[in-house]
Amino acid sequence: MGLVVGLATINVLLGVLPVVFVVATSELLGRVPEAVAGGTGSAVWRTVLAIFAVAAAAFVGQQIVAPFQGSLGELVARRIDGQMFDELMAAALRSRGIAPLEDQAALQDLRAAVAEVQYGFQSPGQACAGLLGLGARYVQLIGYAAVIALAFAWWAALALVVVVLLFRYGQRNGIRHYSRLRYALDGPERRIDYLRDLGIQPAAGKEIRVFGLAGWLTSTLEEAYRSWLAPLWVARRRLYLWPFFRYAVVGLVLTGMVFAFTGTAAAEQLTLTGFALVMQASLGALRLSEFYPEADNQIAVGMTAYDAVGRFAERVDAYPAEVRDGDPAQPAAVAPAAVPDPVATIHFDQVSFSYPRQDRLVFDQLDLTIPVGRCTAIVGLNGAGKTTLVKLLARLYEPTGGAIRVDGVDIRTYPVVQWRRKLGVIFQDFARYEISAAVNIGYGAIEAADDREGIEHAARAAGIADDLGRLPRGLDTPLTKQTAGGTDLSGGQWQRVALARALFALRHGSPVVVLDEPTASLDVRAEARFFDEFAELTQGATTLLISHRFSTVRQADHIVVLTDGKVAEQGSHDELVALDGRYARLFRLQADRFTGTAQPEEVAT
Ligand SMILES: Nc1ncnc2c1ncn2[C@@H]1O[C@H](COP(=O)(O)OP(=O)(O)OP(=O)(O)O)[C@@H](O)[C@H]1O
Repeated sequence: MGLVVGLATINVLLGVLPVVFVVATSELLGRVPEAVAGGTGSAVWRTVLAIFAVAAAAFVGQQIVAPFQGSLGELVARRIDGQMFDELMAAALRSRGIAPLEDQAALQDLRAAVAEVQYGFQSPGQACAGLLGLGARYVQLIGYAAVIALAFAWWAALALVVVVLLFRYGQRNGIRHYSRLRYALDGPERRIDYLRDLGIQPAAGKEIRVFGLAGWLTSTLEEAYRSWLAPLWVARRRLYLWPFFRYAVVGLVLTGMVFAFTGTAAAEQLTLTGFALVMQASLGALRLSEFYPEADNQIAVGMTAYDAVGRFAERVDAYPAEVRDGDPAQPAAVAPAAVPDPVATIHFDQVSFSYPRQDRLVFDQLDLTIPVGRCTAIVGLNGAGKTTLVKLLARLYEPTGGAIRVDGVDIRTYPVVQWRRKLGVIFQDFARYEISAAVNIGYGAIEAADDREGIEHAARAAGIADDLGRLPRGLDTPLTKQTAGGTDLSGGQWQRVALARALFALRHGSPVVVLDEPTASLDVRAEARFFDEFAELTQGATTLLISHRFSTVRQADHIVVLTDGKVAEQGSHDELVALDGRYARLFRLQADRFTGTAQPEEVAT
């Protein structure tokens, strides 16, 4: 608050001082002939010197104060942007579920807001500093208008203010519309960013070279730029060129009217001081009709970013309360410590689900029982709903119908945070934290992250201990090339680190381990070994393995075939093979692929 008051005071000073300078220099000019006639010792001479001192002080004062406007403005902007960022993070994290972060419209708001707030070019903080900066300009305008009104005519002052404000309206209105258009063109702009990034990414770089895509990339980028810039150019002409012709005409008409009303008589009565005052004040005021570089863009774009943060928070809060907070209607039904470990079953009881704002049901009265203490595999082709099942289990979304029951109790009656502590989930798109390997594993149970022995044990169990041990600082090596001494891992190694994270969670009291496509980056032999080892490591725990490879989950105690959100078949591997249904067919097909004996007609099915 002190900073804002300080900045506001500086802006008022910067508004007043130029007017003082104009008044003082005009007075000075008017008294010079008298002072010259009176000589250096005369009273008029001394008055002139005093006025000169005032003019000099006003001038020097401006030079001294002006830099503070920038630096204090920067401080105010940073403070406000810091708060905005906190608000943004709070909104993003307030959602207990994941829906707002998977909602494209919400993400667009988030992206735009983060870019402005993070880089702080035209951020909400800059907008606030800019708004205070407007104070300096408008105080000046009021000062000049007062001078003209007193020295000449009040309606001349009024006409001048009207003209200046009209041009200012044009400026600000144009910029406001322009910044809204820029925001609306976020899609094309993002496409340009994407295409530009493609050119400098190693993964795409390989394909661009191998497939000879460089020419295509250049022309597509050019085309993308054009389709982004064309509407901007049109808007610029529409917003800036034509309106200003109209404003200029209005300005000329008003000036003509001022002359017509005042006639030459009023002007002839002006003293030298009065003439200097009116001339300087008029020119000073007219200069205020221009674009303000310290305020205009900042206010227009910064306020758009501010609105975007608000809209994102609104979207988060618009999600049904149970998705955000885990059914606050029954929050304390069970004390946190009383959320029991599953004993017999986890039951998807007639669960229906569709993603927010989607009509299609991913699950329509799904009935599925996962036995506790055993390994269950959920297999299904791409899009069958496997990952969605895990999201529902982790309560990142809530079912739109039915309930998930653990030993008969609806999990929505548990506090969501406590329920999640029962799970160690590694998603298909698991996080690769750019920190040390040890912390990457320790995140499985953050409260036990200093259990070094447990971390080492999990790394060994996940088969990654040797690889990590060979890194420059072993488990403490940062897993990012962005940090000095850091390194990156291969896809398969990362997958094992994620697996170690789940095993660490299991060690620290998460009795249900869920792995979504845990072997996607492993080779066939490593995959087979993984499943053998995993079954041994997790004996007695409830494990849920999600895979679209039918050939890899035969060791699981219980296999569920999910098709279009429904359980098509379930049983042990032998039972399902004996059934000779979908599982058996796809198992044979995929297993044969690895041995190279698949028949063309089989592959086609
Ligand atoms: N955030 C989302 N918003 C809208 N629809 C979604 C979302 N995530 C998934 N879907 C849709 O839900 C259906 C099930 O997707 P899901 O990711 O659960 O399938 P999956 O069996 O895990 O597939 P895969 O093997 O490819 O990972 C798909 O039709 C998918 O397009």
